[in-house]
Amino acid sequence: MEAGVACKLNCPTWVHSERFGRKSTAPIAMHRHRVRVAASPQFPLLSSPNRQRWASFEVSCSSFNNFSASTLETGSVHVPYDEALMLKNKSLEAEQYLNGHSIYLVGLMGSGKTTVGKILSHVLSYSFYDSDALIEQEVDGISVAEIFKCHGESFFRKKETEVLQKLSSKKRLVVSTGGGAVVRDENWDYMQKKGIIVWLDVPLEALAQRIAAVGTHSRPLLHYEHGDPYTKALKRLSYLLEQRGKNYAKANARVSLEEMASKLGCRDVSDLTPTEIAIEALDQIGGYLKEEGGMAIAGL
Ligand SMILES: Nc1ncnc2c1ncn2[C@@H]1O[C@H](COP(=O)(O)OP(=O)(O)OP(=O)(O)O)[C@@H](O)[C@H]1O
Ligand SMILES: O=C(O)C1=C[C@@H](O)[C@@H](O)[C@H](O)C1
Repeated sequence: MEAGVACKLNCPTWVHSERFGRKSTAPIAMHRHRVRVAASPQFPLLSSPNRQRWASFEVSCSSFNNFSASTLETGSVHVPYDEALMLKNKSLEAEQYLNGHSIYLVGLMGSGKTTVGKILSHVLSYSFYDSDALIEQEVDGISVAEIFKCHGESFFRKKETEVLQKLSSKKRLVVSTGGGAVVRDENWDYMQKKGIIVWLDVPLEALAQRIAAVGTHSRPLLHYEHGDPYTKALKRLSYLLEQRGKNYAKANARVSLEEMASKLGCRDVSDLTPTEIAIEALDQIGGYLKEEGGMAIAGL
């Protein structure tokens, strides 16, 4: 099932669903002054110049059902109106060069693959898949943490590869991959078959903060560490980045939150909204396809 496309003006919350944890108004004031947009039929502007305007849309996470997609989870995303307009304009540009190719988001746990992926799938009218959720579905609905505990990591990795293989025959998907999907060469072959791979590169401290905010319970690789959730996450993520950094760097496009923050004049990467990150992802994908990747992708 395609990600929901209904887009309407709505209440001033910013991202809301069971899995989209953050609610904040801090970054928004800054963006109100930064973003310049044109009106579009999808996001008609309200007339009052003093009120912050919002757009909201429904997003769904798909599951396999005899190889056709069905909905696993739905949620709604609320974004500042200006950002929504900019995102829409960027996606219209992106559609010309994407030509239906899927987008695979890679990055360490907590890097925002699911949050940003759902926004991208909505705006491109692509289907959204979360590979961890698909694995859970295939293993009797038990959680990733339970799969690690009962069957071990290598069983999980095998399932991960099977899921990516299934997805690889499809176009027009946004896939949030597991943090370790980049380690196996065969996974790259599947992701690259009809897709573009985008690395969400988020500083370790920001990742540890995000993970500490929701707890380490659902992330089995963090269970090896001791200490408070922030320390556990920071330690294990530093180790994982050392191990996997070169794999992430093989992605076709990279979205660096540090570079974005410096370009946009933000003091902290936590000021960057998921919508801004989605816009940057579309920009980076465009850059890749227009320059060196265009020829390779045309041959897919
Ligand atoms: N730009 C952002 N700023 C602040 N918090 C964010 C941002 N993007 C995502 N988050 C929060 O970080 C947490 C992790 O996000 P998300 O689940 O999207 O990451 P992920 O890469 O899919 O993680 P995993 O690989 O572990 O499933 C969530 O609580 C989410 O709300
Ligand atoms: O970084 C990793 O290896 C993992 C990340 C999660 O998305 C899950 O895929 C699992 O917890 C392993």
